[in-house]
Amino acid sequence: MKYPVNEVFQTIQGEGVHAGVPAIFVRLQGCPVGCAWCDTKHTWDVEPDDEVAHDVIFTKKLDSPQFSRLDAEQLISLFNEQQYAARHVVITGGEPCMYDLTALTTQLIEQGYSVQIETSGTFAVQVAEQSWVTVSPKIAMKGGMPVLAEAMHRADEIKHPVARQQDVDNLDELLAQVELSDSDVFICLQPISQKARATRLCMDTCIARNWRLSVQTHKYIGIA
Ligand SMILES: C[S@@+](CC[C@H](N)C(=O)[O-])C[C@H]1O[C@@H](n2cnc3c(N)ncnc32)[C@H](O)[C@@H]1O
Ligand SMILES: Nc1nc2[nH]cc(C(=O)O)c2c(=O)[nH]1
Ligand code: SF4
Ligand SMILES: [Mg+2]
Repeated sequence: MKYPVNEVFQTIQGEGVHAGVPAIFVRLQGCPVGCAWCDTKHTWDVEPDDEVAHDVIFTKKLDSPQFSRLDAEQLISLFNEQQYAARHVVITGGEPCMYDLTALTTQLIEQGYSVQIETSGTFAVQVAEQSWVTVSPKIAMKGGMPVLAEAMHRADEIKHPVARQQDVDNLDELLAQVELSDSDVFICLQPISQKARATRLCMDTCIARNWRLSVQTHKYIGIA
């Protein structure tokens, strides 16, 4: 299966439980969810005219909707060509779970990588069992409750974007409705767009609930 890949780059995971881990990011093109504050709006549309050669997506300097179609074998062989040292692969987007990620995650794990998926919970999560699944729930959006509940149950980590108290209340409401896989699932609050008020609210709520704060560290240090 070929996946539409917007970009591939090696960096430090900036968010969530794995913040600080060197990682190869694979950003897939396409997302129909439409979050107003999304920081990757250039990944939303998959336009045939934006398809480019494989090397372009490994050397992008700026955000663009350009993408290339690659299967797992091609991706892994290009990782080797780039001589990446990271052993952790983060598959994000766009919305990666628009696509069946079983082949890609299985082959990456077979090659010795640990694999993490960043998903909104709006599509069924189709990944190898050993994958770390981060669900950033997009409440009352595409997919609906059955799909979101299933994704929440699969989640190893829930990373909720927060701007105001209503966002925390929405998460509480969702947590009351779904069953998590076990009590060890990490719950992280992530301030939207580094806003000071949102960061304070996330900090206060995390301290009160014994949850994790996830600031987007890569944005503070100015890396991809
Ligand atoms: C760009 S999304 C891609 C993966 C997937 N579509 C999702 O929403 O989880 C990756 C992560 O960034 C978060 N995010 C997007 N825009 C953000 C912003 N402006 N501030 C904070 N977090 C943001 C999302 O909630 C998600 O956790
Ligand atoms: N450094 C870094 N960490 C990230 N964690 C999640 C990201 C994403 O866009 O999904 C992201 C990203 O774009 N860069
Ligand atoms: S689901 Fe993710 S990629 Fe899609 S609009 Fe929302 S934050 Fe952006
Ligand atoms: Mg990002």
